[in-house]
Amino acid sequence: MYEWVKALHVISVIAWMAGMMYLPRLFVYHAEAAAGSDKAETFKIMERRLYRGIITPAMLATWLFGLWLAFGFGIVDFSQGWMWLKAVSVIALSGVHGWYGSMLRAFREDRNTRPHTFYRAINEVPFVIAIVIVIAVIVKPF
Ligand code: HEM
Repeated sequence: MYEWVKALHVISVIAWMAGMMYLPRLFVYHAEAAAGSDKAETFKIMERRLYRGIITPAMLATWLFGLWLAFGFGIVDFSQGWMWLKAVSVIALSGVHGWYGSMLRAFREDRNTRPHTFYRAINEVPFVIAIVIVIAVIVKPF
């Protein structure tokens, strides 16, 4: 059972991360499109479907299966440092998720004032956090 929950956890992580890496790309192109144009309205639909249909459900599933792994089987040792590095990192990743949600709302209401270069710059943030998490859980450096 533990292996099945872990497999579902990793599958959810893949969906969450895929969406978290794609959404800022949409913001880059959206920021370049004129507000009110057909292009901008299409980006609004794509962003909403990606966020509501994939990213948020995948995040909830990641948390559900992750907490199930952590507390459901009694085999995780909370005295190990990597566990806490992972905990801080997943909270940060969830914070970025919420931050992206606020950007999505700004675009939806035609309030975005940030240039496309800003969205290019933040594009890699979820990937950097994911690298830290994977090294923490696989290498368990401390
Ligand atoms: C959202 C909250 C999360 C919680 C509560 C959580 C919790 C856990 C727990 C308890 C394990 C089992 C550890 C073990 O068997 O040694 C695990 C495994 C794993 N987690 Fe998470 N996790 C979360 C999010 C994430 C994220 C965001 C990623 C990647 C970006 C991730 C990647 C992994 C991987 C790759 C494994 C398998 C490690 C192995 O088999 O050795 N987790 N997670």
